[in-house]
Amino acid sequence: MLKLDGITIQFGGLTALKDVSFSMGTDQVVGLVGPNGAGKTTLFNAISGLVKPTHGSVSFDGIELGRKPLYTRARVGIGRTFQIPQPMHELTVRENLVVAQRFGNGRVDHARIDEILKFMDLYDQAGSDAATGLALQQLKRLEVAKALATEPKLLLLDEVLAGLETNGKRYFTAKLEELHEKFKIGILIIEHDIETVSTLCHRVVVLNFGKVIADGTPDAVFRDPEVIKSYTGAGHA
Ligand SMILES: Nc1ncnc2c1ncn2[C@@H]1O[C@H](COP(=O)(O)OP(=O)(O)OP(=O)(O)O)[C@@H](O)[C@H]1O
Repeated sequence: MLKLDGITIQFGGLTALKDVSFSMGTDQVVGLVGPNGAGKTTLFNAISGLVKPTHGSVSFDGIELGRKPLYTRARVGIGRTFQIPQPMHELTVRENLVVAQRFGNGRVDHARIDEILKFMDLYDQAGSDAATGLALQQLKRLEVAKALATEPKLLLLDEVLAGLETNGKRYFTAKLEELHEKFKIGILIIEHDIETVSTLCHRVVVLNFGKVIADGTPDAVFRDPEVIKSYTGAGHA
C-alpha cells in the first residue's frame, strides 16, 4: 500500500504540490491525470525519492520513505519509468536489465531476465545496443522491462504511451493490463489520453495546480465539471 500524506513541494516561490494525500493498494491500476504543469511528475519524483517533500510523508507497506536514500524505493518494491526513455548507454538491452536487477534486489537472475524480455517482446533485441539499436516503441518497452527487473510491487509509469500511434497504444494498454494480472503489480500511471486511462484504470486521481481535485472511477471523474474546466481552462487532455 502506497500512502501519501499531506505532500507539499515548493521550488523557491512556486508551490508545485499542495497538501496532496491519497493511498492506493497494489491490487489497483490508478491513472494520475491533469493539465500540463499540474504537478504529476513532481509527485512521481517525491514517491521515487528524486525530490524531498517540503512537508508531508510518503510510505509504502508501512515504511516511511521521506528521508531514506533513493535506492530504498527499489528495495521496498517501487519501480518507475521516465517520461523520456533513459537506456544505459553502451550497454545491450540484456545488460540494461542486469544493472536494473542489481539496483533492485542486488541479485542477477538471467532466467528471470529472459522471462521479462519475452514478456515485453524484446527477446530478439537482447543483444542490441540499447541506446542506438531500438525504435521508440522498443525503447518504451525497455523502460518497462528495466522497471520490472527491479521486481516491483508498484510501478510508476510516466507517460509511457506518449508519442505512440493508435496500434502502439493499444498494444501497450493490453500489455500493462496483462502485467497487472500476471505479475500482480500495482500501477500508477501518468497518461493524457482519456481513452487509454478509461480502458486501463480502475481509478483516476486528478491534479490541478498541485492539488487533488477529483478521485474516483474514470466514468465519474471525466464527467466531473471541475475536471472538465481544469482541462479546457489550462491545458490539454
Ligand atoms: N526542479 C524544478 N524546479 C523548479 N520548478 C519545477 C521543478 N520541477 C517542476 N517544476 C515546476 O513545478 C510545476 C509542476 O511541474 P510537473 O512537471 O510536476 O507538472 P506535470 O503535471 O508533470 O506536467 P506535464 O504534463 O507537462 O509533464 C510546474 O510549474 C513546473 O514548472
